[in-house]
Amino acid sequence: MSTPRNVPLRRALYVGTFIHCKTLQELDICENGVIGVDEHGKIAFLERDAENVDLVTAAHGWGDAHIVRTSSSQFFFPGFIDTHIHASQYPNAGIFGQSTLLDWLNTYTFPLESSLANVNTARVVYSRCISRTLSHGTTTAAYYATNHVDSTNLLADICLDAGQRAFVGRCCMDSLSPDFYKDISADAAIADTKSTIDHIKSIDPTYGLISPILTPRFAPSCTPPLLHALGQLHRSTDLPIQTHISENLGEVQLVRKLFPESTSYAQVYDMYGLLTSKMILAHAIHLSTSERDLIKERDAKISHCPASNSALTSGGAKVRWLLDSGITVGLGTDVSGGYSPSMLEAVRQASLVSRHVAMLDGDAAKLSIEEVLYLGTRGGAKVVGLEDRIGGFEVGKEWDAQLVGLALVPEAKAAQHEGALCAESFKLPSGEGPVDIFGWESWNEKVAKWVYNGDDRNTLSVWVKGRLVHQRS
Ligand SMILES: O=c1[nH]c(=O)c2nc[nH]c2[nH]1
Repeated sequence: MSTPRNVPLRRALYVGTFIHCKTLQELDICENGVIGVDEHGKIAFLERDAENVDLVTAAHGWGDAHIVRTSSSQFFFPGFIDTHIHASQYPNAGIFGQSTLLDWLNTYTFPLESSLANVNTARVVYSRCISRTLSHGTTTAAYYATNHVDSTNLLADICLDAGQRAFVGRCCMDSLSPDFYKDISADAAIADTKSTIDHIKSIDPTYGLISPILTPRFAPSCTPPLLHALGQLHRSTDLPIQTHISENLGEVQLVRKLFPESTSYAQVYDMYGLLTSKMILAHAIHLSTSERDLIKERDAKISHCPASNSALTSGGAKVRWLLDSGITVGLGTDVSGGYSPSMLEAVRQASLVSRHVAMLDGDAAKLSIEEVLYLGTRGGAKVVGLEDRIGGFEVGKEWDAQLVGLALVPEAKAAQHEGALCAESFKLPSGEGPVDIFGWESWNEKVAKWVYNGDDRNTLSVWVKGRLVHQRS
């Protein structure tokens, strides 16, 4: 259930517990809060310790506002920002066998992506992908489509219709790709990319919700003329860019062979004017120190994709090492190298992968719950250049949020007072989600339980720019 786009927004008051990331290390937990969201979907005011909601409503003159309240086991949390997802690969989520990147592309990925030349196929795939990511609390996504203009434009239409904030990229690939799925020339790739930019401009002229994003697939699938032309297009449009970097050792070797004049993979993108503050680099596992420093110097951003990096046995990205250098990092599901469209799963895997990295590099590599949640929200907002608009709950930001509900075990309280309970009362209620709360947990502990055990059953409602875009029935 969601609110259609043509229905004007009403002012709304969100009442109860709000949790968001204050810093990389700290959650801000606000019980008894009230957030007022105006008819443009922006946070107009935020009151802490509001014992009496009526007084708040009266003080702001918001008596007509719609009210949404949390119960004692629920909280509002910022929507997740998926900084790297291939919407076109969604039907393959979970299918990768024993493959690694380069054979995975040929065996699983190119055949599927090429099938989206058919707009009807694309409609089914993209509609389902967007419904599913919204149901997992993804309010913003940086999407790769395919190289087909019509179906890429359709992805933008569907995102706008569903109300999901999105960056939509037509995938550029004029080299080392199969004949059945390849741009015929650099000029054709640029012309088609411009068609998608024009289309998105026509459906969302201010890029208020949907923005085009330049998408060279990765250096091995782009000729120098295409990379050069994309660099020029970036300079003339100032549009963001997304690509892959240093995901797999075979890929790194291939880049060395294809671009012998470059000193590194990162330098290939730099040489063509693509390594800028608007570039999102996915994976970044096998970077040298000088590449890391170059990325930092250019203020390019990194999308860490832990589930995919494990699934395709690509490697363990050294996120602490990246963060310590001052690079901005967000998280990506990387469907379908990543097996799940859930950003909560990406958050969880970022924590677990950091523990594997710590087993090799030392304890400092471990990421805390606060840190992985930061990467999935505020970090992601910075990666996509929207840190002034989304990622946390502050006045002036847009209401991109999810209502998270945990299952409060009713018998836990009763047991303290009444002793033994009959076995009947321990039946699991249906539809409450897998995170059980016994009533003694602090909010930090409840959040940790959600991160390690939660799924989409815990995401009860989702809003983007104030509009309800998903509600669990
Ligand atoms: O994880 C990945 N998914 C892809 O589709 C891709 N293409 C190039 N490199 C890639 N890596």
